[in-house]
Amino acid sequence: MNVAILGAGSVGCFVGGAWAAAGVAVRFVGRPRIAEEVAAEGLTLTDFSGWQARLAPDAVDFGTRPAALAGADLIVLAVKSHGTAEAAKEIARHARKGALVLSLQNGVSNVETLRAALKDRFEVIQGIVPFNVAHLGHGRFHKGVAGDLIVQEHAATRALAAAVARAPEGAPARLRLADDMPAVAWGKLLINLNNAVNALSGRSLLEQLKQRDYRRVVAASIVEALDVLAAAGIAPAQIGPIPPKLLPHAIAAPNLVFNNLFLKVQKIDAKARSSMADDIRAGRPTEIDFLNGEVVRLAQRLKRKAPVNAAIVDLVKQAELGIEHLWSPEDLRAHVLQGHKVAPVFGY
Ligand SMILES: NC(=O)C1=CN([C@@H]2O[C@H](COP(=O)(O)OP(=O)(O)OC[C@H]3O[C@@H](n4cnc5c(N)ncnc54)[C@H](OP(=O)(O)O)[C@@H]3O)[C@@H](O)[C@H]2O)C=CC1
Ligand SMILES: CC(C)(CO)C(=O)C(=O)O
Repeated sequence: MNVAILGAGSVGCFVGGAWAAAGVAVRFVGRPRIAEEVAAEGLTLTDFSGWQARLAPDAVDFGTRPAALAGADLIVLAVKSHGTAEAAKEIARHARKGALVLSLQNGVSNVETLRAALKDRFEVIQGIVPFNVAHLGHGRFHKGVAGDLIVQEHAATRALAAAVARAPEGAPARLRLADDMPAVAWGKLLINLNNAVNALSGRSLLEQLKQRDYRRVVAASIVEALDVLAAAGIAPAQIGPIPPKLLPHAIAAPNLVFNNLFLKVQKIDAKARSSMADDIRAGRPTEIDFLNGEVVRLAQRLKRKAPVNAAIVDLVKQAELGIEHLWSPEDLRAHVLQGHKVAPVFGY
């Protein structure tokens, strides 16, 4: 199987690199700045456990033109959500009719955008990346959080999963197959409600998660999302060790419990930050409209309100403009939670 990664950045280089190290034929399509880095240094992939794989520059097939999609059987989309429509046009123009498109993006609406744009010419399936990847420069991509990819069950993903599982070099980008991807994607979106708080904190994931006031804000945004999802008849799947309904309570638990139980079970290393924190730091637009913004839009469609998520969307939009973008735990809790219906459960 020939795999093309369209949007070879943090996720694309790590996942595609680990698959290539496992013997899968992978072609990367990305921007010139990453192409130059990889041409000079190759790819070095590492993870929290000390695992490491190295691909020399001449072992990495990295192009910058979408015409490189032509030979692919499977196109893995790893651009940020605001790049999906443009990427879909490139797939439509250059890919072989019948190629399978797998979105590994966060959010729930990218597959809909792709399906609408690619109609019956391409089959589009979804996957999620439950771990963080940090781009450390010099062609190095680091997985800082434990977890396996979860992707739609399909003959092609079954074959890819088997190929990756056979080679220990691919272990950190192993695939688990699922047949309820919309529910899985909503389950992942609940976890991604932490992205914004992480970005607004300016801290690593580990340092942010150790602070209960930050977690209270995340917990309140999840409670609100769960309410809206229940009203819409959507049952999010469990991602990780905690069922969705218990997630807010686990997250808002006292530091003694959270820091000694959850943070010991879930491997998160000091390098991990949310992808939204990367965007804010790099001065790029974030995916806030596709995460907390998705909850706000669903609430509006149901003639309900989602004030906690709406407040977080506003803060991230301000941060995108460079306005007061770092919040202490206490200030964020006070600003977002004071006076809201869900707040008493979480300390206001
Ligand atoms: N990073 C992480 O830890 C995680 C990320 N995710 C999700 O994965 C997706 C990708 O995130 P991430 O890897 O962090 O993003 P990155 O920005 O690191 O990588 C995407 C890359 O694709 C490039 N790109 C955009 N459009 C095109 C195009 N049409 N052709 C070629 N290259 C293109 C971007 O360039 P440019 O910036 O110039 O547009 C960028 O270099 C997102 O939906 C994110 O939410 C999920 C879990 C973890
Ligand atoms: C893995 C996780 C949840 C880490 O925050 C993520 O999806 C992201 O950074 O976008």
